[in-house]
Amino acid sequence: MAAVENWPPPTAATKSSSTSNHVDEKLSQECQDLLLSLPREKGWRTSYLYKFKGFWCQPKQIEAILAFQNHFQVKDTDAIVASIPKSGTTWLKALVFSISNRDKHPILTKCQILHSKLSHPLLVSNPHDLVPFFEYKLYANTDGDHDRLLDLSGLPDPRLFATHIPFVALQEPIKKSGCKIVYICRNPLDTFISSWIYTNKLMKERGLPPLPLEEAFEMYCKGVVGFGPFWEHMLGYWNESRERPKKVLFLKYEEMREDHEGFHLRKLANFLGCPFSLEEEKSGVVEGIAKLCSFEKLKDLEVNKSGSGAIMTFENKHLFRKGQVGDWVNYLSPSMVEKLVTVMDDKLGGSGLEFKLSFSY
Ligand SMILES: Nc1ncnc2c1ncn2[C@@H]1O[C@H](COP(=O)(O)OS(=O)(=O)O)[C@@H](OP(=O)(O)O)[C@H]1O
Repeated sequence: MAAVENWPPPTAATKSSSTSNHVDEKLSQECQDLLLSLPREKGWRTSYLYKFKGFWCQPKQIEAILAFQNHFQVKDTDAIVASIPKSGTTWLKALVFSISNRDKHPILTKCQILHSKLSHPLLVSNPHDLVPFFEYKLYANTDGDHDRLLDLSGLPDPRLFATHIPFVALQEPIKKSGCKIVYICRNPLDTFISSWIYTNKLMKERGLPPLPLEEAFEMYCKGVVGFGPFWEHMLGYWNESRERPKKVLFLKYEEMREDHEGFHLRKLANFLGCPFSLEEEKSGVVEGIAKLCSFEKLKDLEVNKSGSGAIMTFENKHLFRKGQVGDWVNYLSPSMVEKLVTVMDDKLGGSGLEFKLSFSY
């Protein structure tokens, strides 16, 4: 097993940034055999998405998920950030990291900011490097070779991980353990637009033609999107959060964007078992964390402007676009909105999971 500081292990995919993502990359025999048995549809960025354990997934991630499900040893003290892509994962990772590690990495409060020489990992690392994904980082690129697996047992507690895997498809030991899961959900219209724009930035980075909006939209409404259908993804974590609120904390991007009082940060800290003390409250730690993890702060950091590799080999800057609620209004036609709202009503109706959408054309 490789030591954790050496991840991701060097492979063809990590050594060369010229690997085309449209052409499916080298896969282990086990994964190739499995793919032959799975339903498939044209992918957004890869040739195909495969329906694996009930969700749509790229081949490379299926290979990584197989390794993750076979080898990951969960601990009760672990915390996992979960989401469907483009829902605010990067932001939630930054918040979870800074809240959970504030004893090791103190937060600069307003009065310290001018004078202190204290630094913070978030100022020099992308949140995805601090809270790694199982399927994109920790178990990626092993090509089915067990010697390339990382030994995660030596990581200090609480170990922080992330995944886009739907709740139903997580392995039983994770579901049964005391580990905590924080899920972030975003309204599907903004999530769709964010995904489509991100996909096309990656296509451009690879010199590939863009995916037309209409084509992506039809796929999204059919549920064919990475880790989708989106409604099943949301409902899996939503239902679990209602049945076991100590296991899954369900957050909404829009509500967090509107929260200027730090209500969600306190909720998150309580859930993670490290509530803010009175002293921390008084000295402005909650505001310090909100500021450190804000869109404006993270987007402007050098690591996030010119760095790469936080997600696969892509440029980090693509992870920070507008960070707005309601940007979909600039892209979707009235008939598209009507169609997607109908899908949402149909699939989410009666679940208690709702999104406030205010719009006028
Ligand atoms: N700190 C912070 N605060 C608020 N919003 C933020 C933040 N960081 C990233 N973003 C916005 O989140 C969108 C990217 O979603 P994800 O982070 O889930 O992407 S990923 O799945 O991890 O690739 C993407 O949304 P859009 O701007 O609408 O495309 C990012 O701009």
